[in-house]
Amino acid sequence: MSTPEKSKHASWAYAEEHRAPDELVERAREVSADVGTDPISDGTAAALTAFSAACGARSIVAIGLGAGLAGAALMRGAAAGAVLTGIDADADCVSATRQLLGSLGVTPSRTRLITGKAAAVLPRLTPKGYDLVFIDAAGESAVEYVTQGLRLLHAGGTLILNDALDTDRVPKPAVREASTQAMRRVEATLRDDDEVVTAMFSTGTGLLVAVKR
Ligand SMILES: C[S@@+](CC[C@H](N)C(=O)[O-])C[C@H]1O[C@@H](n2cnc3c(N)ncnc32)[C@H](O)[C@@H]1O
Repeated sequence: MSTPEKSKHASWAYAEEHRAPDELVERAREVSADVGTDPISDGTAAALTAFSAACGARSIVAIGLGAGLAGAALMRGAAAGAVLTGIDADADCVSATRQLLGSLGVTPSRTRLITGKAAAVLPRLTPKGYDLVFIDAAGESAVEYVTQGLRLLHAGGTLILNDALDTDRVPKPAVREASTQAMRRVEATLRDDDEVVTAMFSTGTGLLVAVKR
């Protein structure tokens, strides 16, 4: 008989494979290896498409593009004519994302892809100008990016922080890595903030979702 831990892991793995095989996702994985970034999981991609559709997102910010899988997943669920503002410090990632979005049929007029460090770019974006902010470059900077992300959202907007469980380290009290501590701080801060409604999902390596009241 399987242990509860094994059953739980099997359920997580089953949920990750919920979506049918997808050519775009496969291509994004190959390009991710080429540009040297870790792509989001299949379950995370599916969740992003569903969240984007649920909020009828028309204006989206994605921080940390990699090969563009999250951007593509968000745009798949977004409202017709939605615009994606994407930020990545690496020009190769910006270029890979542009190509992936192009193959999805997202025209250049619907993207604003910026090569630069998030800390420098985020303060220049319009406050309360966006429906959805996705963060996937946080690490130790999680608190700063989440603060900026909430500034960019209008009331009712959705913030999604990827890797919110810091590759399964957040639940282990003995782990005191800077990135793990940062994710714990963000979770506690958002949970205690009356201005947002939050939920933590174990999808992928953890998705922390906060909806601004
Ligand atoms: C884990 S990858 C993102 C994966 C991607 N979201 C996807 O859909 O598969 C992290 C990305 O963040 C970018 N990055 C790291 N530090 C950054 C920073 N300070 N500002 C902007 N981008 C950064 C990296 O270049 C990399 O492309």
